[in-house]
Amino acid sequence: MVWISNPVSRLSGRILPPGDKSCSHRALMFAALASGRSVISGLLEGDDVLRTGEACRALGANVKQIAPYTWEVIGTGGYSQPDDRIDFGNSGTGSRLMMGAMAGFPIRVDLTGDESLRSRPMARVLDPLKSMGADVKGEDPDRLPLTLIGSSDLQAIDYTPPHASAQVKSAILLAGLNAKGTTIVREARKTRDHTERMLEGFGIELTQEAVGEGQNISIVGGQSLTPVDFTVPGDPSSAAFLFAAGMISPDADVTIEGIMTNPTRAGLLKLAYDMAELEDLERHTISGEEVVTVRVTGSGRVKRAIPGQELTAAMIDEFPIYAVLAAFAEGETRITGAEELRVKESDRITATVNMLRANGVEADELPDGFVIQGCNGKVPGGGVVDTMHDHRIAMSALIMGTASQEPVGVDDIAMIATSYPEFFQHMRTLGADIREA
Ligand SMILES: O=C(O)C1=C[C@@H](OP(=O)(O)O)[C@@H](O)[C@H](O)C1
Ligand SMILES: C=C(OP(=O)(O)O)C(=O)O
Repeated sequence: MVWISNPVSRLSGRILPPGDKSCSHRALMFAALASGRSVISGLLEGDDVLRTGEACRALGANVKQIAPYTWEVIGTGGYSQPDDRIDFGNSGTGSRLMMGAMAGFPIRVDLTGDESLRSRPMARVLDPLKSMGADVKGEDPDRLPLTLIGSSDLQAIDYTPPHASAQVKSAILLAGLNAKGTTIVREARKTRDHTERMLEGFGIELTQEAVGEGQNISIVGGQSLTPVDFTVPGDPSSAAFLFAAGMISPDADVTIEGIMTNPTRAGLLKLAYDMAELEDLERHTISGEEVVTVRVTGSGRVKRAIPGQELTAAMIDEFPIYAVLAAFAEGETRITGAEELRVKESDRITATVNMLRANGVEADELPDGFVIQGCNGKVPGGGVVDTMHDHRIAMSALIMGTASQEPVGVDDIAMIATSYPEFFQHMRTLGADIREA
């Protein structure tokens, strides 16, 4: 079913983006590991997170919604044998982190996901878990479906992940919680640090030592989590679609409230201040994270700004919408060092380049990035984008259509509900014209 985003002359309004997806997953998982009652407010109620909630329920926790966006979790202090196979849907974060968390319990769990998740690499998490003492059975040791066999006799590990991946780091730290000895993860470049921050919030002691642009994290096994009440800060990855829409609009007055500014996440927001008219209105703290309210005004002129390698991890999920901004800017944008984009919900290098090409923008793939020729405000549009069932490609294309010369279509919108179920409502509030063709 094709959906079309028609160009509009003005976008205005004030939006509170949904709760952060990474924090929402972790809040449920950690609360389920604690003994007792946690209340999570501002939870993202996207499909990815709801599946993590179902997985926690299957593993023995009592998980229920007690008000809109507010969930109660009664954890049992560990995970117990589920009756059925656990299906993580589209979610890399849910599946990979839960594998790590499950590995330290004597349970045997069949795991699967949707077609996209079944095509994503899992050995990056399973190999270190196996060397800690977990076992894995399956046709392909690098792909779901598979069976994870946990152990109450896990051994700590000292591990340097070969990829910049918060999911790998987190899975090992969560396994380390139930391993004998001190688990150390050495990151060459620091990735999003929600696991570290939130584990501390749940009463876990860990140490973080900065090493160059990276860090070493150590966690002593055998610690227990304490239940907490946690409010999820606003998702900078969802907010990026809103501020990008304001940045390319010919007449914008868009305010986005409560965007988490955690430096391991705010790569695109940091660049955006150099690319367009963004003004900070207010800052406060939610659950230990600073959040900012940002107002975007202007007439759609986007200046080119190229992220250094130090920002790659901090905007890894924002490259598709960043590519849209680069298409509206002037001159060439060349991105390298972002090979992880190839193993997301789609191959986001191919999907992003195809999205732009289908709409008259000159773009080329690189093995680890892309090159885009900016259109100086005049993106032709007029194409239908193959979203490759990727939520972030679908939202990026629809945002592009709000300010291109001709409408932009997408072949599918269903996946948007995995991370941002309120996207259409929020875009309509701002004045976008997105409809079924
Ligand atoms: O830990 C997390 O919450 C996430 C880590 C990132 O994945 P990688 O660890 O594969 O880079 C990111 O792309 C994903 O959306 C969420
Ligand atoms: C990569 C993403 O998520 P995940 O890895 O959790 O599927 C994303 O939301 O862009």
